[in-house]
Parts: sequence; C-alpha cells; structure tokens
Amino acid sequence: MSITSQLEPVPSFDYVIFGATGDLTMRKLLPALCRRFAEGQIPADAQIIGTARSPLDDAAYRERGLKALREYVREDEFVDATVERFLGLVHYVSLNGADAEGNWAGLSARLDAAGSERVRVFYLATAPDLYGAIAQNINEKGLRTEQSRIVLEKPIGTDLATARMVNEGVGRHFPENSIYRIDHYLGKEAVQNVIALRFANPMLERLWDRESIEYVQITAAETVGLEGRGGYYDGSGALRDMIQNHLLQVLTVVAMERPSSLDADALRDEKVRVLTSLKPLDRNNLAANVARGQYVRGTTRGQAVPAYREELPDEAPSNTETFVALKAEIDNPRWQGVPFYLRSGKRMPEKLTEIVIQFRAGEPGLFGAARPGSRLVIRVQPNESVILPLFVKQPGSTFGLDEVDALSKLGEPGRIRFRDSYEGLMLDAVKGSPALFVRKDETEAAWAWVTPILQGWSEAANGPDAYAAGTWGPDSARELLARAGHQWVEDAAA
Ligand SMILES: NC(=O)C1=CN([C@@H]2O[C@H](COP(=O)(O)OP(=O)(O)OC[C@H]3O[C@@H](n4cnc5c(N)ncnc54)[C@H](OP(=O)(O)O)[C@@H]3O)[C@@H](O)[C@H]2O)C=CC1
Ligand SMILES: O=C1O[C@H](COP(=O)(O)O)[C@@H](O)[C@H](O)[C@H]1O
Repeated sequence: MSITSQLEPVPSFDYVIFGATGDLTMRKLLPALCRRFAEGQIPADAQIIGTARSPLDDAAYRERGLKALREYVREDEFVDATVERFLGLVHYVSLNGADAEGNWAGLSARLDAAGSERVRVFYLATAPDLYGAIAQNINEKGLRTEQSRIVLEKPIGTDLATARMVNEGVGRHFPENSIYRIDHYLGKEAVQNVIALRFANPMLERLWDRESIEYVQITAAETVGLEGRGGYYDGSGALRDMIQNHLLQVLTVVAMERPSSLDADALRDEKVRVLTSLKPLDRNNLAANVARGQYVRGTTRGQAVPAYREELPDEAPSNTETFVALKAEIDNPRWQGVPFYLRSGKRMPEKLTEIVIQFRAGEPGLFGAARPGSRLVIRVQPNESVILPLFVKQPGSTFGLDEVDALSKLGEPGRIRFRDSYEGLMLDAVKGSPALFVRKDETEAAWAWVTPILQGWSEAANGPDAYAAGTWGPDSARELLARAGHQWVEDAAA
C-alpha cells in the first residue's frame, strides 16, 4: 500500500459522523470532505450523514454546513455551485449515539437506502467516553458491515488505564484492523515527508544515527490560547493534548528503523518499537528532564492577551500546563545518548511546527577551526519546507566560505495543492489505508510513557512555571537544554 497516492477517485461510500454539530465537524471535517468533492475524488452518490442529539432535519443541517463552509473553506476555493452539489450529499439523523433506544432506525434506513455493499465509515467526533457505547450500538443495531471502518478522534483516554478502556470498549465491537485512530499530524505532508527524506536519500539514511546526529528538536508552537475550549483543555493540558499524540508520533517517524515496507503494519511495528524504547521519565528524574509552564498576561502579535487563568470560564486557579518541554532518550543502538527535545506550547510568539536535526560538529581542518555541525530543518508549518545549510566557496575569494541554504519549498506553486491534514486521512479511511493511523499498541505505548510524568506532576510540590504570553516558555525550558550545552533553535539564532 502506498502512502503517497491520495487523489485517485474512491468508490462510493457512506460517511457517518457522530458529533456532527460540533466544532471539529464544522471547522475541519465538512470542509475537508467538501474540498475533496470539489477535486473530483468523491463520487456524486456518496452520502455524508451527520448525527448528533440536536433535533435538526436535512435542510437545517445543510444550512449550518453552508455557514461553516463559508467560514472555513478559503474564498478562492469556495465555488457556490460545487458547494451546493456537495451539500446535496449531506444528510442529518438526530440520534443519541450512546442510547440503545435512540433513533437507530432512522440511521439504518438512510444507510440501507444505499445498500450494505458500500464502504461505511463511522467517524466518532464526540467526547471519547461515548466511543464504547456508540461502537456497541452501531454493531448491535446491525449497521457494521464487512466494509465498515470506525475512526476515533483523539484523545483516546486521559492516561494508560482510560486509554485501555476506550480501546477495549470499541474493540469488543470492531476488529482492530477496522479501527482507525486519527492523529492529524500524521496527515501533514511534511511529517510524511520525513519518511521519504530518510529512506529515499541514501546520503541521509547513512547519517541518521548517534554517530552523526547530536540532538533532535521537535517544536509545535501555537500563538492561540484557549479558543473557547477551556472546559476540555483545563482537564487535559499540553502533555496530553499535544505531546502524548502529535509530538510522539512525529518522534516515531524521525527515529524509527527502516520498515520492511510501507505497509501499515510494517510502519507501525517500527513506530511501536521506538515508543517502547523510550527511557522512562518519572518522579525520580522529572526535574532534570521535563519543564512545564503556564502563560500569564503578555503580548502576542502586538496584542495584549490575558493570562491562562483569566481565559478559563470561572477564572479558577489551575495547575494545568499550557507548555511542556522535555528531553526524551531512546534506549537502542541507533540513538543511545542522543537527546530528543520535544516542546509544545500555547501563546508562543509564532505558529510554528518544526523538526530540527542537529548534526555533529566537524574537526578542525582545511578551512581552519572546527565547523559547526549542519542543521537540517523540516518545517511542518507554516511554509512547509526542508532546509539544509551548506558551506560553499565564497565567490571571488580564494577559499573563503559562505553558508547557503539548500532549500526545498514543499508547497511551491506548481506542486500539488497543500491539503489540510484531515482531507487525506478521511479519505484513507474510505480506501482502507490505515498506514497513517495509530494502532492500539502505539496509543497504549505512548500513554505508558506519558502516564508516569502525569503521576510525578500530581505529587510535585510545585505547579507549572509562569511564562509571559508571547514568549518561548519559561526559563526552565532553556535550562533543560543548557545543562547539556544545547540551545533551542530560536535562542541560538538570536
Ligand atoms: N475541536 C477541535 O479542534 C478538536 C476536537 N477533537 C476531539 O473531537 C471530539 C469532538 O470535539 P468538538 O467538536 O470540539 O466538540 P463539541 O463539544 O463542539 O461537539 C461535540 C459533538 O458531540 C455531539 N454529541 C454529544 N453527545 C452526543 C451523543 N450522546 N450522541 C451523539 N452526539 C453527541 C454534540 O452534539 P449534540 O449536543 O447535538 O448531541 C456535538 O455535535 C472531542 O473528542 C475532541 O477532543 C480533537 C482534535 C481537535
Ligand atoms: O489536536 C490539537 O491540535 C491543535 C494544533 O493543531 P495544528 O494542526 O494547528 O498544529 C491544537 O490547537 C489543539 O489544542 C489540539 O487539541
């Protein structure tokens, strides 16, 4: 199975979204399907069936959908006639997915009208504690067919025990090979590109180990604060919201061994090996390896912004971290002793997701003092690109040196349109391509590593360190690297 082919038309399907009136559906899922419809990938007889408890009919739901598409599909992509045709595929069934007495007959009738041979995707975009009950009802009401898949939104649980409960709850009603746990970072072109860069370029493949690489930094910085999601976020925090899933997934593709093929299980086997080789972080070594922060008032993009606590609905005191930086180490021969620094925070100075591979410095030689090691930067967002500075001869000089960037803009005009990460993943579920979804053992391995950090924090005397909104996090994040003689990239550039 190829992970690159994304635009071939797919056979007709029924896509059932649970949580269809919610923020995620309106902001991401409907726009993603609409764009793919506009590109001709979705057949005209596909059905997109929204379900939620709100009492709406098709017309009222389409009206909400239209409003969302106007807001979230870029103006230059929004074509009235296409959107109208797309909305013709959209239906709504009012249904409490967790209630066996709910309107399952209504959903069944809508699906039966199309027949049971087509692919059915059940996309669960509700609170995760409903996933088990929804999966059970889908199964027991006879809606799960041979060609059915169930997509689970994050978070899968809030720690290892609850993740297992979600997995077991859904697993009782769907076989693992039909369960697609979505992590939208795996849908990002530049993250997928790490696999191509590593394994399609023998030069890089040979250099990809502890002999040549001094450290790796993975940053996912956001300028936004709570965006009205305080109810969810305050019970979560940056470690659960970003590190457990997105950043650990990025780490796995950077660090995994060469898979035997690009098949889903070959890839995921290697990713699991990375996760289970992470050295434990727990109460005994947290202080030396993990920094957490919470933003206080500050300035982002020239605008004064309130403190985290002031953004919470009741302005209650909170120990939830809005920033985490940590040093992970992988206990295997390739990576022994190489720090993987992960960092994610809200209210940072820039929206930036970046992977930095710092190569080791050279020896003093022909050109004088030791040259600093090269730094390969994979910019995930914005401006997806791969940057590799190289020393070249300074024009006109007899062997003076200049540093130039070998730069590949992945999203350059003329190349394929850069898609929102949900687009490809939603259609991969239709195609039955699970390579870019997270397997049960991966999720649980990630939680097994993260849960002792959460436990350590719950026992700690101190809460998160304060950092001003609009900065790169608390001093403790810089000190974490300084102890090893390293710096975060933007500190080094300053
Ligand atoms: N929003 C985002 O950017 C992201 C969200 N997620 C995850 O996606 C999921 C949904 O998030 P979000 O859209 O923000 O949440 P919202 O609170 O905005 O939406 C929840 C949806 O679930 C529906 N719902 C609630 N209970 C039931 C039920 N018993 N049966 C059927 N539908 C029900 C609600 O509709 P009604 O009240 O009408 O039933 C609503 O459509 C969560 O797990 C979240 O963590 C993940 C990544 C990003
Ligand atoms: O899953 C989540 O991701 C977003 C960040 O996603 P990105 O694609 O914009 O980098 C984050 O804002 C949100 O808190 C989190 O739940």
